[in-house]
Amino acid sequence: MSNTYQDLQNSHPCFGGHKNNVGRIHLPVSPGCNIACRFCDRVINDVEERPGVTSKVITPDESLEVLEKALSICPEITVAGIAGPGDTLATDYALQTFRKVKEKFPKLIKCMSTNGLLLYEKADEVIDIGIDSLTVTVNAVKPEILEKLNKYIIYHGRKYEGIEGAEILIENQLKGIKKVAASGITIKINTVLVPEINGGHIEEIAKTVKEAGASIYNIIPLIPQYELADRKAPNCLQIDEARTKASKYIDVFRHCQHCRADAVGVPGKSEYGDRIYQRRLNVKETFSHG
Ligand SMILES: C[S@@+](CC[C@H](N)C(=O)[O-])C[C@H]1O[C@@H](n2cnc3c(N)ncnc32)[C@H](O)[C@@H]1O
Ligand code: SF4
Repeated sequence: MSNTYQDLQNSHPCFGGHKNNVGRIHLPVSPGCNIACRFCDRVINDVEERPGVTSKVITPDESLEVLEKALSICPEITVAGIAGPGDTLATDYALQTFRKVKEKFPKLIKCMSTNGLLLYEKADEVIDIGIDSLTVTVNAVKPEILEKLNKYIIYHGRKYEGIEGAEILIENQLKGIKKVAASGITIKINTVLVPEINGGHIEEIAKTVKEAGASIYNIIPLIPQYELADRKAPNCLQIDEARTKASKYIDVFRHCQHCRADAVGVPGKSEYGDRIYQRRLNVKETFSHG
C-alpha cells in the first residue's frame, strides 16, 4: 500500500514534510531523455545547484551502496527519489532501481519524476512496484503553448516536432496521470514558469491536472538557459501570482529548492552529496545536446 497524500505531507520534503526536518536522496541513475525541453541543460558537474545536474551517473546496483552510506550519514532521509538527470522512464534503470530499493529498504518512500511521455504505457509497472509519489512535469496543456517549451519528442523510435509532438506528449501525460492517480498513488505536478510563454496558462494547467487526479502543484521558476537563455526568469510577484491562481484549483507547494539530480540531505538544511558522490573539482561536461 503506497503512502497517502496525508502521510506524505509529514514525511516527504516536497509534499509539505519540509516542516518536519525530513530528508531525501536523489539517485542519478537515469541519464537519457526522450523529449527536448527548450530550457533543459543536463550536465555533469560538482558545482551547480539546479535540476539536471549530477556529479556522476550511477547504476541500479551502485545506488544501493550509495543509499546505505547516505542513511548512515543522514538518518533523517525518508525518501529515495529519482529525478534524472534525464527522464526516469526513457530507460529502464529507474524502475530497476526502485525494485531493488523496495526489497532492501522497504520503509523508504519511493519517489520518481517523469515528463510523462511513457507514463500511460508504463503505468502498470509503476503501480506494481509501489511508487509512493510520482511527479509529472506538465508545462502546458495546449499544444500551441507547449511547442514553445518543447522542441521535439522521440516516441517509439520516431521523432515528432512542434505541435504534433506536443499533442502526443499532452495526451500521454493526462492519460498516464489519470491511470496512476486512480490506483491511489499521490501525484505532484511540476510546471516550469516562463512568464512570456505559459504565464497566462497556469490556471488552465492547474484545473486540468487536478481533474486528472493530481494532488499538489509545484510551480518552478525558469532558470534561463539553453534555448531559453534570453527569456526572463519570473520575479517574486509573478511567481506568487501564478501560485495564487493555481491554488484556486489544487494545493500548491511553495518551497521548491531546485535540487540537483544527486542531492542528499534535508533540503535547505544539510547537503551530503560531496561525501556520498566524491565530488571532484569543477569539472563540467554537457551530455544533453550531443
Ligand atoms: C531535469 S528534470 C528530470 C525529471 C524529468 N525528466 C522531468 O522533466 O520531470 C527535473 C525537473 O527540473 C525541471 N527543470 C529542468 N530545467 C529547468 C530550468 N531551466 N528551469 C527550471 N526548471 C527546470 C524540469 O522541468 C523538471 O520538473
Ligand atoms: S526537463 Fe526532464 S523531460 Fe525535459 S529535457 Fe530535461 S530531463 Fe528531459
